[in-house]
Amino acid sequence: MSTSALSVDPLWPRAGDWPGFDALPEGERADLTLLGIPTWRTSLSATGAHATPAAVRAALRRYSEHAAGLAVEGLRLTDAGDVAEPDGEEGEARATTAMRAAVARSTLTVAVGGDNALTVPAALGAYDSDLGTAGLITLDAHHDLRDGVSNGSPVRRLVEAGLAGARIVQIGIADFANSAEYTRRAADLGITVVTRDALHGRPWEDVIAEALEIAGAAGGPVHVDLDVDVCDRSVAPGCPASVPGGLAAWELRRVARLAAASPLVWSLDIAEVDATADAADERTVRLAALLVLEAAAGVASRTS
Ligand SMILES: N=CN[C@@H](CCC(=O)O)C(=O)O
Repeated sequence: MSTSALSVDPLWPRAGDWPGFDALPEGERADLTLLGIPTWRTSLSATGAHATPAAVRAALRRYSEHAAGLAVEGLRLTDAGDVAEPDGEEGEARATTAMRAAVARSTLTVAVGGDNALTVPAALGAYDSDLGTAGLITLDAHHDLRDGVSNGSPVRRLVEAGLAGARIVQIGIADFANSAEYTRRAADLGITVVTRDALHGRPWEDVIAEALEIAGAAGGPVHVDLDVDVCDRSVAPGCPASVPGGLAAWELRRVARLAAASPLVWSLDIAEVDATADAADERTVRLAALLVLEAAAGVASRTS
């Protein structure tokens, strides 16, 4: 069933189709702004991730904004559209500017990729002049410390831009998906690594609280990179590098809500979903849409 064939029930309003960020009245703020940053050109695996922001917007229509005990329906949610051609130097500069503008007038900005290269402009735009005190939390099977410019290098590029390794936390790093050299690089940079195996049996509340303490230690803004390939391949078949044995969908949803509940977190990105390679039931894109809604629930919980 295509999303255009969804039933209409005035008592069950659907999520998505949010007013444009540009239409925000002067002097007013959004609670959450969605910004598409459809990077794809430097991906190590062939990807159609540039099709994902549109697919996520369509998938949002499958869901409501109702979450038990939280006033998500009362939030001001806006859509800043997509950054055109965000790859390359000029594209990244445009994406950084768009992100900066959204973050300046939103409690939380959610950048929807795109491959993981989007994390560079998304974080830099969010940090703006606070790079020296900023922090980063990644939910990712990979270190993303590779050389060069690709979806495998955003963390190294942010460190080279001035982000302190001591305020980076990488959660969900998977065995057999990284190399000894990049693991060493993470240690040398002072990055806190929480491997996939170390997560077993730990409550997510504790994991995220600890990560926020480290990433937010200097009082600057914390950007959260949700690379959906941290999830199990069965729930994220649309991510080229997801592996069997990854997180459950509910776990990444929990993380999105917990992270967005913290006032330290100004921005979040959703990366690596290739809408053109998803399962027929669109489960990866649907998960990405639910991550946007979980982030909204987190924002709602800041005041509930
Ligand atoms: N964030 C993803 N990083 C992966 C990308 C792999 C791929 O596209 O195949 C990595 O560096 O291995």
